[in-house]
Amino acid sequence: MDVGERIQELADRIVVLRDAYYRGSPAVADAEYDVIEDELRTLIEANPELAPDPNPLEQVGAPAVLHAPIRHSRPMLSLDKATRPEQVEAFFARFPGQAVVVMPKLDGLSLALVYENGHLVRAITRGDGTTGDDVTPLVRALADGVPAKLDVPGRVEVRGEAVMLRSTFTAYNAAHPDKPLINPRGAAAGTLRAKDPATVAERRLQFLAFDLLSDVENTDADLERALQDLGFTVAEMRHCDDAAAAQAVISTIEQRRNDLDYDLDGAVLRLADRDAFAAAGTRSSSPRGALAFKFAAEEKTTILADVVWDVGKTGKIAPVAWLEPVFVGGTTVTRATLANQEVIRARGIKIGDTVLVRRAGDVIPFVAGVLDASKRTGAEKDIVPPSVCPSCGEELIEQGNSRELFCVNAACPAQTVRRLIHWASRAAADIDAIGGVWIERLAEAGILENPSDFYHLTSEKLLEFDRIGEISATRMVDSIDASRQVGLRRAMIGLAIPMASEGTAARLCRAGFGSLEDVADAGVDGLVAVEDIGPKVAASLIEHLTRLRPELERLREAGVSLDVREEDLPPVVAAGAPLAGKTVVVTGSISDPRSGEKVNRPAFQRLCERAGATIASSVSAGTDLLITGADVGAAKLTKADKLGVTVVDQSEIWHQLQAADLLNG
Ligand SMILES: NC(=O)c1ccc[n+]([C@@H]2O[C@H](COP(=O)([O-])OP(=O)(O)OC[C@H]3O[C@@H](n4cnc5c(N)ncnc54)[C@H](O)[C@@H]3O)[C@@H](O)[C@H]2O)c1
Ligand SMILES: [Zn+2]
Repeated sequence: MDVGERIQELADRIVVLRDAYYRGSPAVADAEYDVIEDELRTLIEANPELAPDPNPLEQVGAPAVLHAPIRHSRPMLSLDKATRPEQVEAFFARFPGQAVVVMPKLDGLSLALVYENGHLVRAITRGDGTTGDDVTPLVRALADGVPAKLDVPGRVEVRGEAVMLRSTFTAYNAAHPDKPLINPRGAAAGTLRAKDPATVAERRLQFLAFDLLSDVENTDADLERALQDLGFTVAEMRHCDDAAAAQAVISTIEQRRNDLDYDLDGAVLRLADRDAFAAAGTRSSSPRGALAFKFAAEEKTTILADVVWDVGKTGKIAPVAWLEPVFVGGTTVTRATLANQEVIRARGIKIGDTVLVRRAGDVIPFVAGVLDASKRTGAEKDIVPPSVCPSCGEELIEQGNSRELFCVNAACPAQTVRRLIHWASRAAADIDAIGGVWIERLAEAGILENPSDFYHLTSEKLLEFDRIGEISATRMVDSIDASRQVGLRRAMIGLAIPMASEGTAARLCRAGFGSLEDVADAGVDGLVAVEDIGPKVAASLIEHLTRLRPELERLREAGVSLDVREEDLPPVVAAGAPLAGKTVVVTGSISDPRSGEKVNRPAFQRLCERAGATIASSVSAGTDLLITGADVGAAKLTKADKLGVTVVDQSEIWHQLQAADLLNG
């Protein structure tokens, strides 16, 4: 095929894909779509005379139909894309001496908010860039971060991104397993297509501002300050003087990508000064004064090769997707969760389908849905849930709205192995010298059944196994021995009691329980008295600890400690504690001034607790101090400022900790 033909083919494909995408049913993952755009861009750059007419790259992708079209005061454009550091350098070179802000590229949909004499009069989607849809009632009803009134006369237009927070997305899907949302961006777009806000009331959106068009008198020339002064929430903007600084901020944003409550697909560089940005002008479909740096994709498509039903430690039988290997979210993924049979039904997934796999952050990869069901060949197979346990053959029972399947056979071999592996895991007894494969073999050989059996393993017994030598046998026994100090909190985690989380175990320790037996004896009433422990969790604890009573005795006899450990107790507040009675929030990155080394946040919070502080996770009216480390987000500072919360730099606190002698030991 000659280049001209290829160009036309790519251009046609883009038109088709965009159309499907903006109708709300994308045919490929964004990453795959971007590859097609990139190929077309490269070909046109090398052969400008062959540019198609019209050239889709010079048009803003648009939904097929607008329901209530409104013309934008100025076009809402797309962004020029970069993936390499040289492109960032070239951007700075184009604007010598200009300050640039770097901010997250939020993955939602952009909105223009128009205020007249302080009142919100219109909220409009981007549409084809020239004309968008009027979504004012939906935005009024559903979006947080959109002030109903501004304290400014005249016409003000603020643009930004409406996103569905990851927490909202997860909560919605947990509550609606029968009609799950595929990803937060699609969910936000779908929400703003609803006919009636009442039908999508649980799908709240968050608006984060990134642009201010109007020439309001007395507004700050700096974009971020101007938006904040008006009362908008702004996704962190960082000022950078050169390409190296910008590249560093881009890396930080990418690293912290998983800690944020919203999806982002890159970073945006933009001239910080509003007049300079306006003066830089625009190309056919993007402003010259901004550049989008794209990150690796968190969603890709692949083939669902098979579904295997896996028996978990509590007997839950969960569907696991076996996938053709696909590189997504920074790793190669071959397995993903399909949650339960209701999710499979709701997403209409079949074996052999091309599915969208999502891996954002530390969450287990999951199959978000089927792409392009029209491509089915008829060879796809239905996913049939088992009726008996794949391990022990016992009849399964169904539970809850999402119809989760359980094997309730206490002697089920697969469950036994899972429970043993869980007992040995890092968060529990941490028997790191015996891996899952060996635990399975030892269980098959009949010498491991309950956690207490680990403590009767000897080197002699281990040496009977072909592939275990002197050295590894000794390591295994030493590792088991060290785990005898497991203590109340980690033993409780290791016993995998349904509904009791790691947090439950920590709270019981802090509430004064001295041992696992104390917890078992407390009764439901004694447990619900502990903060954040509800009746269901309490009942599950009592039921399972009663059942496990003989096992607790066997662990004790084997010399395993089930008593609370000092590190799990509430900190002893030192006399003359500098932070006594203060509620503090810690933000930013913390490092020990003595060594310059980074200190993780929990460790620093613990130091503050020993100095008498109560730790809170977010700034509120009840906060006394906001302790700031490096790289602090502007949003927290603004909030603290508004609420009159005192802000102190970490250096001051380190100083006080040192003076109170809290830094040694
Ligand atoms: N899967 C498919 O078939 C398919 C088809 C078409 C488009 N797409 C995807 O749609 C996306 C849309 O491309 P596009 O060209 O419309 O948008 P873009 O990637 O050029 O980015 C422009 C948009 O970024 C958003 N944005 C977020 N944070 C911003 C910030 N801080 N400053 C400025 N803008 C910010 C705004 O909504 C703006 O409209 C791409 O990611 C593409 O992969 C996918
Ligand atoms: Zn079973």
